[in-house]
Amino acid sequence: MDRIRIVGGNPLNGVIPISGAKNAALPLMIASLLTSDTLTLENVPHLADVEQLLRILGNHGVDVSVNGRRERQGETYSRTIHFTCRTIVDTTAPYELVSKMRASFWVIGPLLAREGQARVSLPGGCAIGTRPVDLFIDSLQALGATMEIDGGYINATAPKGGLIGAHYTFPKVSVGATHVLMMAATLARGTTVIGNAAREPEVVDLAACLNAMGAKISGAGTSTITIEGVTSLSGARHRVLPDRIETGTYAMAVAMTGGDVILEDTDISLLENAVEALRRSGATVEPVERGFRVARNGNGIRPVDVVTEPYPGFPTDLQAQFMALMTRAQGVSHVTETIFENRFMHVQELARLGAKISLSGQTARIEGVEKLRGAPVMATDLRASVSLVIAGLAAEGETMVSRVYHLDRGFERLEEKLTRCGAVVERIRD
Ligand SMILES: CC(=O)N[C@H]1[C@@H](OP(=O)(O)OP(=O)(O)OC[C@H]2O[C@@H](n3ccc(=O)[nH]c3=O)[C@H](O)[C@@H]2O)O[C@H](CO)[C@@H](O)[C@@H]1O
Ligand SMILES: C=C(OP(=O)(O)O)C(=O)O
Repeated sequence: MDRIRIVGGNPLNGVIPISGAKNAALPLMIASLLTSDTLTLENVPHLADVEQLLRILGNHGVDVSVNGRRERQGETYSRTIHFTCRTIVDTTAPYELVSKMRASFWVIGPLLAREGQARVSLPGGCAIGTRPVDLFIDSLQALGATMEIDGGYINATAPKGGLIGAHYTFPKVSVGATHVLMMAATLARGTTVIGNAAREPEVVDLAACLNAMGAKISGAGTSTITIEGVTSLSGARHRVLPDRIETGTYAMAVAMTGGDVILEDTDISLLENAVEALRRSGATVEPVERGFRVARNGNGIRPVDVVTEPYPGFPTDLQAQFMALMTRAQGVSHVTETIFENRFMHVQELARLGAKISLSGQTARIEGVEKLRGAPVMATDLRASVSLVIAGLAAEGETMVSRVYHLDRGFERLEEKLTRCGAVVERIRD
């Protein structure tokens, strides 16, 4: 298993190109199941999760062709991929595939809408929480589907003649369930109105792509989404939006180490809440052409309290990274996690580097320390692992991060991007 070795202490200076968003690319790829025409996605990041989803889609009959010419994007390479699903050859998503990546459960929406049936393995929990699927079950039932649990699988069946549009209000905001209901409703008979919908930029991106495919969706980005069902969808070409979590992660790394970096091919408006928290911590964040600049001079890091919330609130996917930043603040800060019940696995690893963090329920109290010291640490999940990288970049001496496969799920060419800005980071292939 690969490890990442970091020797901390260098400020970051230069340009970091931001990749396409993992969390937009995954539902967009799944949308290819809704049409027999070709869906072309540009700016698809090269990540373990994307590769895994390509295998899963292949199992359902999606023919994938990756452009031989890779699209150069600054120093990174994102790909243009064509997806064609002439016919769905298998409506079962087996445990072996779904258990490797939660978002693969989302195929349930398109399979049900296009084929009238799906048998999809329940995904199970993960390191950050239990991650139930009750909202998917309830909302698809609202469109007339029969949903039965059998042997660890959900057997979903649409009524004769297909899904039927309905009004459904989520009792709790869910990004994944909003994606799935929106996809399923595109091919339902009549109009669907989704209340308390997730407002994340990735939902807006999916709606834009579905509309380019001929869907009739309005209101994405607000909490009420209206979908007028159509009889079929066609192919389209769509560019995956920039990864706001990758953007915020590098912005926090710069705020942590000091230095001056341009984050390129991204958009500050995708993460206003996190940018506000960074500014309050003392970092300079300003828009520039094609992205934004983050800088911090010799002045220290100010403590800032944050509470994670659905978009447009502070993202849970940046919670661990922000906590890493706060470990060196000049004072006490609090980070409260309201989305996932167990998203504090990084706390004990940050403590190994000398951080002073205590937990009380869903709130972490972080007492900033003057220095962190390098140590061996273990990645526990995707965002927790990158928080250890951020801390390692500012720690004295060597930090060795093991279980790097978590990092590879969501950060394209991390070592390369950081090294080009002056960091000492290398991958050790074991
Ligand atoms: C691949 C992807 O895009 N993943 C993101 C997506 O995950 P994902 O879509 O899985 O997260 P959700 O928005 O669904 O989860 C929000 C909350 O709703 C709960 N819930 C969800 C579904 C359900 O049926 N019942 C239920 O109770 C979850 O346990 C959680 O407490 O949004 C999360 C919240 O922004 C992000 O952290 C993940 O990075
Ligand atoms: C939690 C994440 O992903 P997933 O929903 O696939 O676990 C994430 O991207 O931070």
